[in-house]
Amino acid sequence: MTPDELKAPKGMTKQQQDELKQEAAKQAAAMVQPGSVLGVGTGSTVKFFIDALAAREQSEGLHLKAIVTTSSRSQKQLEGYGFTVSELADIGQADLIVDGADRVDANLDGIKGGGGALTLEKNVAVNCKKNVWIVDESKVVTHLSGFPLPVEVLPISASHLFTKFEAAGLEPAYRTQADGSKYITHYGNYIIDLGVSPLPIPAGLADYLDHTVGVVEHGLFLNLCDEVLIAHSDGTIEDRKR
Ligand SMILES: O=C[C@H](O)[C@H](O)[C@H](O)COP(=O)(O)O
Repeated sequence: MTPDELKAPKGMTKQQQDELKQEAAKQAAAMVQPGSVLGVGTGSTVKFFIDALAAREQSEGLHLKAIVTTSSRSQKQLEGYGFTVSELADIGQADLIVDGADRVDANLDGIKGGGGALTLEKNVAVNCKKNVWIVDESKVVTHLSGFPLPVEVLPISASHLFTKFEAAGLEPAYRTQADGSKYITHYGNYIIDLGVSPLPIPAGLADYLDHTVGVVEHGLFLNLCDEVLIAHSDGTIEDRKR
């Protein structure tokens, strides 16, 4: 499946979902402290966050010490608004990262990487003091389910890994681009999406993937998120903290 097919909203129209994403994004932009080091994630919800951040910058001047981001898409949007984007290697730790998620469960663990940015996202996430996710209510689940788990793999390992995942019952499928060719990540790798749902014991699966040769990174983000802003269709924003 392509990233767009993966992300098609369930139970609401795209416009309804976009309105919710926008509300969560605005609230997250209000959390950014002037003078801080900010991490900015990736995705359609983060796109609204960058718009809201730019509006704050324009109205009050945030004087951010540095901004790092997790994709060239977000970097381009930030630079379009006049922000300077630093490399992760050039900052110590970010004070806060605001990012989207594809699913978030009752423990604030999540699946990320629907847009293919999981590797840099996880690298930035582990180097931030506070991780905040912004989501609409359709992404909130009790147990991680309903969205394939992205696994970024080295091209030389891909076919062996595919067979291995198939044998393990993880229902692998290559991520594709609109023309049907394999999706290539920022780092030149492939993504294999694991369709098994719900995910069997996420911590066990994460451990297995962490120790599988050829796996670059996976989209299970466990014990990383500190706070989730959930936009509900009744107009409320729920703030869930770990
Ligand atoms: O690789 C992409 C990221 O993990 C995104 O943050 C995630 O897919 C959520 O994106 P969106 O806000 O577009 O649903």
